Amino acid sequence: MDNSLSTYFPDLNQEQKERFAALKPLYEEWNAQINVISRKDMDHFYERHVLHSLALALYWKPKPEAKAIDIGTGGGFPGIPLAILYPEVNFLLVDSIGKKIKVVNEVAAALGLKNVTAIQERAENIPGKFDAVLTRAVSRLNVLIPYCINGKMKAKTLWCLKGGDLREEVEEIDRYPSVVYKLGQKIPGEFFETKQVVFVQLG
Ligand SMILES: C[S@@+](CC[C@H](N)C(=O)[O-])C[C@H]1O[C@@H](n2cnc3c(N)ncnc32)[C@H](O)[C@@H]1O
Repeated sequence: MDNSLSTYFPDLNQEQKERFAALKPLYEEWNAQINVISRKDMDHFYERHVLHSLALALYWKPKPEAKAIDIGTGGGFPGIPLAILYPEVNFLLVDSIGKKIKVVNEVAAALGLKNVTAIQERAENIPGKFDAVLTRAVSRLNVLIPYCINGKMKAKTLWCLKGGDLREEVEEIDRYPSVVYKLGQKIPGEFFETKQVVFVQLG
């Protein structure tokens, strides 16, 4: 396992360490068949995918048994690393592309992650109540928020990993009076500097 994981998350137990260590070879194996991670990113797998995903956990501290949904999970990010970190939280990982979901299901099964369900579906068609919606690199806030509150889904909070200048995006969501935009600052630390977490309290 990449040493930087232990630096940022020193309390990982043995099972978590083993699962994180197993991730890279699993993705290398699956990526050779179905491309879910760019080949050049594979050289920086732990920094660019695992640690970036876990940046959400610097802020999102779910209760055990909480229900979370990762919209547009692609190959399983941020959902898979967060499901390893929070084994008592239930994760539904959703993507509209079936072959990506196949990789997610295979990786979750190989790791023995009982708290992960992955399905091919569009976010706007998912029913149910969720404590947290999680996303990395999916859509603008004014696209994501209606998925969470206007459709079949009812979610309490939205947590997005985003890059770039967020000011325009945040202005766009002012028209949702029940939305409270909380933060979008850069995350301190060697591996987290290029990503920002946006937290939206819904409803
Ligand atoms: C840029 S990729 C990011 C994948 C992953 N979150 C990551 O960070 O590696 C965006 C993903 O969102 C999915 N997506 C976009 N809109 C979606 C929607 N409305 N419902 C489900 N999946 C969606 C796409 O299929 C794609 O896999």
